[in-house]
Amino acid sequence: MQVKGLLLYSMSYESCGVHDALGRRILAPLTSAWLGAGVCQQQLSARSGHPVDRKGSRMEQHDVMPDGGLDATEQLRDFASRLPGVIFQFYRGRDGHMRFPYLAGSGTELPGIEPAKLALDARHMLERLDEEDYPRLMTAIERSSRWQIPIATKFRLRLVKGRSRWIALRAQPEPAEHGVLWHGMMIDITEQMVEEARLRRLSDTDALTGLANRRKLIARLDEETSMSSRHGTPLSLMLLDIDHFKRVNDTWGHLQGDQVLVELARLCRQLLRHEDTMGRLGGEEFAVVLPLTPRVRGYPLAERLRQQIAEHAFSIAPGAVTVSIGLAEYRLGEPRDSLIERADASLYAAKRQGRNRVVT
Ligand SMILES: Nc1nc2c(ncn2[C@@H]2O[C@H](COP(=O)(O)OP(=O)(O)OP(=O)(O)O)[C@@H](O)[C@H]2O)c(=O)[nH]1
Repeated sequence: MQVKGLLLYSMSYESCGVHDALGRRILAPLTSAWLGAGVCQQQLSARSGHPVDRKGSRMEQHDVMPDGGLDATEQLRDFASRLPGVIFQFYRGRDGHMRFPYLAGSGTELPGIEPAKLALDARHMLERLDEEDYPRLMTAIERSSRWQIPIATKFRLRLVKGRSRWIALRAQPEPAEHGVLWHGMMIDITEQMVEEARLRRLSDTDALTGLANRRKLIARLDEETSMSSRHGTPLSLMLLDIDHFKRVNDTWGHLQGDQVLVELARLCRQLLRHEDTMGRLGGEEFAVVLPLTPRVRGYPLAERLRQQIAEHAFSIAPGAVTVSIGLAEYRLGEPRDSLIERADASLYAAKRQGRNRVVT
């Protein structure tokens, strides 16, 4: 994959008397944003098609610089081909046909997508978009076309062997003959997206057990209560607390106590469905959000968890670790905190009634 970095371009094109569409639409925004090579141009030469004006007429490659001549054109062509990203024109006709009349930059050498083909038909690239991202990009194009507003979006582009890269796209539309012409740029942001995902995972995860942390769990609960309110679907919340955990720590040591927390998380995850979310609220207290689960179905599940935990040895001894569980079913429209309070009251009741039990 060659779409690499962001096009760096700083142009004094105005001082060079540039007034063409490409200069105004692509180069002007870049001038304020990035510093670069200090090149000035009136029209870019293309390796895969040629820049077009709003009538779709090809722009010729001459009069590049007041004092430049063809050498400057060559320099500019070379410069454009080395850009660590892509600058482009994208055209959509009223009949819906889309194409890239102009593409330049190192990223145009996408394996399997020939720039010359894209100059005739943009579908060669669009059909490589990730399924989730395709409708989003089409909506962005439609909205930009209708309201003449810039496009700022990102999408995943599938490469050979199933690999895909994240691409950020910015483009400015202008009415053109029989359609709309965009002037824009694309840049590979895969590394940045991977790093963002890593940081998001870190901020959502309990470091010891790998479960969702309190923040993530509450966010998940908010999502599910809102889904439940909207669609009238059942939802249950389980609060689970290890009994006499202080004794476990005191008897087998804090490190062994940590190990119990890790093993308990693993054991529960094995017993829960993929759509259930288990989180560690803190200390030895856990919560499980059970979507599409009424209390009558949540109860046997909680009972099974309790039983399996009581039978598990936890590298200590079977029966050394037990849990108390409070279960509550969401009442349509009730605030999230009220659901938590009811589950907590059940948990407290389970503790009071002797521990190692489920109360709803
Ligand atoms: N090993 C370990 N212990 C923890 C951690 N977080 C909290 N604890 C311990 O968990 C214990 C909780 O004690 P209590 O709140 O008295 O509750 P309990 O002993 O479980 O008693 P009940 O909940 O009433 O059954 C304390 O000793 C804490 O030090 C942790 O991350 N690792």
